[in-house]
Amino acid sequence: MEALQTIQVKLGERSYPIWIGPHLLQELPSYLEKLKVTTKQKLLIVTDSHVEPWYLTGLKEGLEQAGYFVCSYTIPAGEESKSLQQYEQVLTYALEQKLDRRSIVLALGGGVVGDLAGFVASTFMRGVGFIQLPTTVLAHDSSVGGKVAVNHPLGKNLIGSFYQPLAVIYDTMTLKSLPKREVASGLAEVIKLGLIKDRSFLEWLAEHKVQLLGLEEPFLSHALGVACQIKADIVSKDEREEGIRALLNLGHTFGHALESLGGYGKYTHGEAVSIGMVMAAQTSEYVYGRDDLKQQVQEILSSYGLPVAYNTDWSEKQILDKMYLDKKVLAGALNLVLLEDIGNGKVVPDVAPELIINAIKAHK
Ligand SMILES: NC(=O)c1ccc[n+]([C@@H]2O[C@H](COP(=O)([O-])OP(=O)(O)OC[C@H]3O[C@@H](n4cnc5c(N)ncnc54)[C@H](O)[C@@H]3O)[C@@H](O)[C@H]2O)c1
Ligand SMILES: O=C(O)C(=O)C[C@@H](O)[C@H](O)[C@H](O)COP(=O)(O)O
Ligand SMILES: [Zn+2]
Repeated sequence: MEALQTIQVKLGERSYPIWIGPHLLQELPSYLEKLKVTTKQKLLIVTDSHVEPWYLTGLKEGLEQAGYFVCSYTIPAGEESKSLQQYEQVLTYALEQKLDRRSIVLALGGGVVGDLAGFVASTFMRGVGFIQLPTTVLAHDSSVGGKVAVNHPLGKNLIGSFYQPLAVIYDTMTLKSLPKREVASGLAEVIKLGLIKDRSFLEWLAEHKVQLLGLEEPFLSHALGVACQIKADIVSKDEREEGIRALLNLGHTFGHALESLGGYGKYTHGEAVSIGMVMAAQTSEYVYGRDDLKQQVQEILSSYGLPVAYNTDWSEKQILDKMYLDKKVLAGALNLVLLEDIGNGKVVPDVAPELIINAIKAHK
């Protein structure tokens, strides 16, 4: 099960493969050949200060030996780098290195690098090719689907585009150097997929938490494969979030508000989404007249060591106000992803703010 898995994101002429397996970075030149990237095309690797010491030198050497011109830009690790300032700095570096319209951006890192480098690629000279080289568990989500963005001081992911990569090359060996907190954080988004779409996958996740938190094979590759397949299927049906894709936002309207209020340092993205999913489950109970959803959501997330309540003095109103910056807000109405049942997410229009306030209050 640790062998190479190939999943296809089917988007007509913008279709692309997700390759998942061990040691894929060592074979990057042969994957570039498959993608018809030639040595005439300059490569810009964007990475971060935690990932660089582990993987950059080896990757660069392999590519240079294969005849490529390679330059690299390292951003400071952390969500704060998903900023307009960093975006401009990477663009400046790309111009200084004389990249051109045929150059390729390689995003080597987690979601922060992927979102930032993808946004650079989508706008540099009106768009150049980019390839995702994910190195976090969470990046099963961020590297697939083409949402690329930076944050605005007022809120998360508010400046960006839909821009698909040429491929996702997911070397599972890179996950071995991830801190434990980041492993759990990434698994929050895997759990999300079970909650919105696949109850039996969720049950499998509940049974295998020890193996997954320990990054044990073949469990890890199975989980990443299923997660990438669910994401690819949703994106293939609704690339620009006009319908079903919004389900991938379960917990995010709450979570993004918490990340933003925390100055992008208090909670990781997965942790904020974890708390957000519990609040969404609580809201679901109010909306659907149920009393058994929140407990189930809370149980699986806590069993993975993820937070299920926030522990600051932010008022419910402060959180609610931030939620109104969400991109699902239309004509002033807050549209939320809720759970009609476990494994069955629904987008619910115009949820009453009082219900949301109560759900937030219940998780302080
Ligand atoms: N575009 C999308 O569809 C999408 C989906 C989900 C999340 N996101 C975004 O992704 C971001 C979160 O991604 P993330 O959790 O990967 O965060 P991240 O990129 O900040 O990585 C988490 C931490 O792990 C470090 N790291 C990364 N790979 C490592 C490795 N192999 N070994 C050691 N350390 C490593 C990073 O330096 C960082 O400190 C958020 O900005 C979120 O909004 C985007
Ligand atoms: O791919 C999607 O669609 C998602 O919503 C995946 C989310 O996990 C991810 O965090 C995404 O970046 C959120 O997007 P946004 O549109 O709410 O900014
Ligand atoms: Zn997310």
